[in-house]
Amino acid sequence: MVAPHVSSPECDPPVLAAAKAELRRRLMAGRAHPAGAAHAHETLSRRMLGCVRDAVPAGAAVAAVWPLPGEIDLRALCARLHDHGYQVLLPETPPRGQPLRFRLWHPGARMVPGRFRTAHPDGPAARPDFVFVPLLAFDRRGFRLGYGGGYYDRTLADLSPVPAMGYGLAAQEVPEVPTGRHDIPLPVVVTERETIRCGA
Ligand SMILES: Nc1nc2c(c(=O)[nH]1)N(C=O)[C@@H](CNc1ccc(C(=O)N[C@@H](CCC(=O)O)C(=O)O)cc1)CN2
Ligand SMILES: Nc1ncnc2c1ncn2[C@@H]1O[C@H](COP(=O)(O)OP(=O)(O)OP(=O)(O)O)[C@@H](O)[C@H]1O
Repeated sequence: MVAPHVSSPECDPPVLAAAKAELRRRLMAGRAHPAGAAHAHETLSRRMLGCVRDAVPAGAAVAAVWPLPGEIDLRALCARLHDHGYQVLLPETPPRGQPLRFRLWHPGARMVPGRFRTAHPDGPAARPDFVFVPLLAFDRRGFRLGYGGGYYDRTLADLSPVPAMGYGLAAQEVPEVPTGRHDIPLPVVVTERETIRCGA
């Protein structure tokens, strides 16, 4: 049996885990959508469509997410991607410690409730050619903070070298996301204001 104060090399050390948890709390508490949010979301969604069209041809499989409460809602983007001939994939959330699985979505697809209040389509599993990565916070180096499942780090490590792009509102930028050995920086983060080539 492992003593409770000994963290496994799989996990972030306690000080780092606490710093991430604190930032997570702060960002979730401050997530009320200010005036102009609808316009910012629409602008972001259009920019995201442009990013996909620049990166992969129609027919490619693009992974998005189905919104959790308080998050940016990508449902209109999913419909637009479908209309432009892309295959739209959404993640199914497996037990902690496993990478996400992606399933094919189409407008009107039946959504099945999953872990942590997520929902996924009941379509066939598929491998994405391009992945949009949700985040609570990001920095200019491309590091992100999510809900703490470690799902995207594991998924991107698994799918590497798939093109991946973080997306969020400019207000979600922080000077420095606390990071550990498993955190993989994103090459690009798109906001309603700019497309940030990280580390560039
Ligand atoms: N829309 C969306 N879907 C997604 C993600 C995401 O960030 N956004 N994920 C990104 O990895 C995966 C799900 N990851 C998650 C990991 C942990 C928790 C979680 O611990 N939730 C807590 C409470 C969080 C809160 O306070 O709201 C819980 O449900 O108890 C939720 C989602 C896959 N699907
Ligand atoms: N590839 C990996 N292999 C092993 N452990 C990992 C891996 N990626 C992340 N972890 C561990 O998972 C835990 C959660 O990671 P982290 O806090 O970075 O999640 P997150 O990026 O906020 O969540 P998510 O990706 O689900 O939105 C940490 O203890 C981290 O060290």
